[in-house]
Amino acid sequence: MEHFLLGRRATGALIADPYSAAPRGPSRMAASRLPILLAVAFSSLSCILSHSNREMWFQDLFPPNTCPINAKANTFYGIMFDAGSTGTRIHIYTFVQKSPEKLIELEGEIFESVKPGLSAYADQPEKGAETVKRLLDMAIDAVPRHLWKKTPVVLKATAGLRLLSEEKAQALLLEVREVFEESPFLVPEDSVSILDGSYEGILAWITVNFLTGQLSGQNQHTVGTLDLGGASTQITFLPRFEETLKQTPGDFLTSFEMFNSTYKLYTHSYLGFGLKAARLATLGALDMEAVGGQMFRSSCLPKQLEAEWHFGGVKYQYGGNKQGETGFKPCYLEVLKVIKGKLHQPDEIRGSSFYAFSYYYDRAVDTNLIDYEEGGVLEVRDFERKAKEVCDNMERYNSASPFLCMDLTYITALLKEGFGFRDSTLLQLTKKVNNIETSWTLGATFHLLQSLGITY
Ligand SMILES: Nc1ccn([C@@H]2O[C@H](COP(=O)(O)OP(=O)(O)O)[C@@H](O)[C@H]2O)c(=O)n1
Ligand SMILES: [Ca+2]
Repeated sequence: MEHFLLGRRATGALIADPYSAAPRGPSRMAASRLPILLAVAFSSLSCILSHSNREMWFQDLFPPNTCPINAKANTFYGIMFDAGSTGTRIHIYTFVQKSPEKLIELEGEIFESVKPGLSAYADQPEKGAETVKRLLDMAIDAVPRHLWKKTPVVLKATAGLRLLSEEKAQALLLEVREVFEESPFLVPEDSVSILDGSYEGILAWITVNFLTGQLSGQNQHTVGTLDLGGASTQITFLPRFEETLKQTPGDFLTSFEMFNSTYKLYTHSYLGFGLKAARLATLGALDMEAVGGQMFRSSCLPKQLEAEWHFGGVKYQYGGNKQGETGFKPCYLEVLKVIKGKLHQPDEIRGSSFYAFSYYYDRAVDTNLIDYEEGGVLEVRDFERKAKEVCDNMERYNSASPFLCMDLTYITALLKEGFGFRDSTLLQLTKKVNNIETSWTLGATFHLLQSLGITY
């Protein structure tokens, strides 16, 4: 079991000023003033993390003598790249600390993304790094010149790079590091790396539970989080029953202390179980070496379909079951083969509710289960209902992605047969909480800034 300490008592409640909704699309800019107590908690958090006696990936970033206590009016920036399997994103955060007794405020975030992700450039690392450079150029405009040298830039890659060979992944990271070194920004040690799957889950859980105010005060009702990326999926929650702890494999548990409480968190990242990786697994094409002009067919695809799909730098030919069966039933059986018996099923999650984001959110939006801006609450059975509707009427959905049936069926099977949720389990579909993305990137940025002593 992993163990680390995560902070100390923070007072007050979470306050968030509303700001205008970000426009839909790959490029969004959110400018807001958002005083957040969670920042204070994170301030303590990084200090205490650095005192953990376990060697962590961020250990070197958090000198124990940089705990920010006394501050004067100050504006500062942090640049965090999320190199995901389907895209690379830059988050440029602006923070202000007006006076020592005032809370750190998150002033705004500039967000931009490019597709495909870095892993698509596995054989052209320089070209991959160029995509990062183009995004970083935005930061040159966004950050005032006199603050360039004080503004740290960090990139963390997730499942796309985890799936590449060590050699190819390192070549990409090296090229990105060179781009950073040539930039005018502060490049901390270990600024370009692969984020461990467990921390991806933990950081997202921390972000959501801080933002929803669940980690301070007496009545704590923390929420579990479900992240469905392109190549991996994470489940993270705080077990309430001793029995769950006993039944859980040790490497699924991380222990930490916060606000005078000790939490033992259940977290796991399943590599190869992201939505896009699952498509390949369902098609029988996940083993990239096996691809060679082969046509992969599935009952989850429109009968007459024949097309090409590029993922992770590899081209796949895929199509429908021209002669054979199509529809929800055969599709569900196909998808089950990918999932059955592969995931750990903690009993206690069956009755609880979870926050779900990324592809859970996107597919729920695509099928009008929720509104893009508002999100919403669904039951697991809503995904199954939609999967049946789409798979059994594929001709009606021919303007949507040809994978819509497969994706919805996979989500249904992942939730029910994978994690073992009930049909009635509630899912809070959320892209933002208090106008902040439910992503690991903000948490990672707080860690970074405070570890470097950029906040006081
Ligand atoms: N800032 C971000 C980044 C990704 N995502 C979502 O994350 C999913 C793609 O996951 P990903 O490319 O990060 O893949 P992994 O590397 O996490 O497996 C899509 O549903 C994106 O819409 C998001 O909602 N907000
Ligand atoms: Ca992700």
